[in-house]
Amino acid sequence: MGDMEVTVKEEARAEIKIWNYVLGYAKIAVVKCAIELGIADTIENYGSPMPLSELATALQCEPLRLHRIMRFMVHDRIFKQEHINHHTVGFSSTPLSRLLIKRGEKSMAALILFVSSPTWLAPWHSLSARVLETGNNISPFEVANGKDLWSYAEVNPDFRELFNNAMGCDARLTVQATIEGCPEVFDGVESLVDVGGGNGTALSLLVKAFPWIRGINFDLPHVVAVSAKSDSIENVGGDMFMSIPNADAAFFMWVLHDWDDEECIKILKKCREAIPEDKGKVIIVEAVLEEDKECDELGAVGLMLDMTMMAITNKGKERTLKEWSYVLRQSGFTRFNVKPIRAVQSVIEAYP
Ligand SMILES: C[S@@+](CC[C@H](N)C(=O)[O-])C[C@H]1O[C@@H](n2cnc3c(N)ncnc32)[C@H](O)[C@@H]1O
Repeated sequence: MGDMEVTVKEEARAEIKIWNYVLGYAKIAVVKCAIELGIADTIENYGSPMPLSELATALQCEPLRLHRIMRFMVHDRIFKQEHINHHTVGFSSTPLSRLLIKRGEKSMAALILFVSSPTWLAPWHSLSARVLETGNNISPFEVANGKDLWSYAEVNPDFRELFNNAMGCDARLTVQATIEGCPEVFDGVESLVDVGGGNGTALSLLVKAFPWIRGINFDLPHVVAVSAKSDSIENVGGDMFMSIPNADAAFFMWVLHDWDDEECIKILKKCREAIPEDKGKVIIVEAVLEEDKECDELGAVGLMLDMTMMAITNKGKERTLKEWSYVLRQSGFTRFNVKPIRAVQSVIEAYP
């Protein structure tokens, strides 16, 4: 292929790519619309390819507008379109559409409703200001919403519910993957403190799968005040920078990425004080970024997560294996192993 031909192809690709940036917001808007209308739920419950007319009647939608939404989603392979007879086509579920069912076993709906909320989207407008400034003083989330994420959630119950539901929906899938992918991590663990455990979803699944574990759900006082109560789990309110309740092992899921290295080291040193010297350990469920290189689609998801940390938190970031190793060693954890369990998440098991 001549140089000229390569340039023409690259330019054509660039033009398509730029239009994807110009209109990329449409994808999340359509998926949000589909969740709010309950499209995936209705098509799944129908049980066979569902004609547009029946879908429109069931959802009480204007058929021509619904048709345009469905055309978009069929094109994006969220639903399949199949012939029912010579004249009629119907829509069927796919593994992707099942992730949008509101109460589905593998639902990601709450997470999508959360990240598409105006409060979560607003900070992205000041990402460039964030890159220009040198300090770590105020996050784009705070610039846009007047408070940092945790303080905002404390005084805005609707946002807090959206946030907790989103975390809970991800926790169900990630914990299931952890239980299936590396159950041996919980062998011999008699007590487990979930640090930043939120509404307790993760811990309740862990104690159900490993009934010998006594669980402590530890989070900020206003969070545990509304966490689920159960016989095998004690809810404890506090600040992980001050002290962490004693247990055989400390569990962190999507917590340490909210903080910079110095803060993570402070938290992990508090963990060292909370766990036994001999058999204690920490179990961290987080993304492990690929080292600097051209990454695939999965690696790109990790980088999007890293951008999210920059837009939302004060100092948070995603880490490569080298960066995790630094944070762990500085906190007194000298041995560790890593196991990927699900799309972007890995389990890091670390010992003093
Ligand atoms: C991203 S959420 C993760 C929740 C849960 N681990 C999950 O994955 O579903 C981070 C959690 O850290 C908690 N948190 C923030 N600052 C904290 C602190 N100083 N002490 C204890 N928990 C804190 C938040 O309230 C929140 O529940």
